[in-house]
Amino acid sequence: MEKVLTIAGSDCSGGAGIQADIKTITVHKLYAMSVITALTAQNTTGVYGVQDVTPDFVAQQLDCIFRDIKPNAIKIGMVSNPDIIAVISEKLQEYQGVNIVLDPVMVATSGGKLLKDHAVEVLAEKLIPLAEVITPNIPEAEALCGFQIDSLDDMRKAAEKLSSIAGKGILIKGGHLFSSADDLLLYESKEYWFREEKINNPNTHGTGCTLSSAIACNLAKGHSVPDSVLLAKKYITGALRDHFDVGKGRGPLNHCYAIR
Ligand SMILES: Nc1ncnc2c1ncn2[C@@H]1O[C@H](COP(=O)(O)OP(=O)(O)OP(=O)(O)O)[C@@H](O)[C@H]1O
Ligand SMILES: Cc1ncc(COP(=O)(O)O)c(N)n1
Repeated sequence: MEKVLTIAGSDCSGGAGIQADIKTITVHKLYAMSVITALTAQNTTGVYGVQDVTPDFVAQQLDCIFRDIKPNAIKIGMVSNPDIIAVISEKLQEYQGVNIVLDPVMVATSGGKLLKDHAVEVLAEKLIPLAEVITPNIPEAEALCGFQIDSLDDMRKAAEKLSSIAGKGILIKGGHLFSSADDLLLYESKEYWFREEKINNPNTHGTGCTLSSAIACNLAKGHSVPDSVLLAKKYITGALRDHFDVGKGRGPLNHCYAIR
């Protein structure tokens, strides 16, 4: 069985972060491992507290995993601060991590900050170049590119700009901006559009985490990058169509839809 590692923050309410990733990996029938970068106290209504793990302890978790069980793919989510980013970058290079999918998580759906402002540059310098695919949403792509994205053409320009710092693939997710939910992958200088109609569902907590970990699962199974994104897009669209409704705010996805 292929093994997938998620390096991310914990969401105690189970909708995003490590918990969403482990659910996704398990539903893909793969073996899930986790390195926790931060504990968050959050639910569907907001993020009420963040407790970062020390960089040394992040390093210790990575050492334990790589010295024992080598992951076939790695998903990176919330990394919180520059020191944590630096240690993840060092360890992934030391252990030659493969099939890295980086979701540059900055702000939660509910509005809470999950990455320190001054950490964006460090993320761009130390982690983005290591990734097989990065998966920014529109606001994250804007923060990384330094210009506003209002159209499909702007998404294209952003992907091209990011290709100068990214290792390989750039997937810009259109979920935040348009009446449609079109995502653009730029991979090996080729454009791939993944088009879906926007589902009328306010419960999108954890969609980014789920999409990126599903991509990592598909890479671990040996699919190409474009095929991995296509399959992950189908998974997220199915989960959104299920219209699961849990909690008082922006609710999470129902991963069990895929195993009914
Ligand atoms: N209402 C929707 N209908 C269909 N697909 C959607 C909808 N909202 C988001 N998506 C899709 O879900 C995936 C995640 O996109 P989104 O832009 O929401 O990322 P994100 O902001 O990182 O997610 P999160 O809400 O976890 O922060 C993308 O494939 C996007 O197109
Ligand atoms: C620990 C953690 N990681 C990531 C997210 C982003 O997910 P969302 O934007 O759907 O809230 C989150 N809320 N919490």
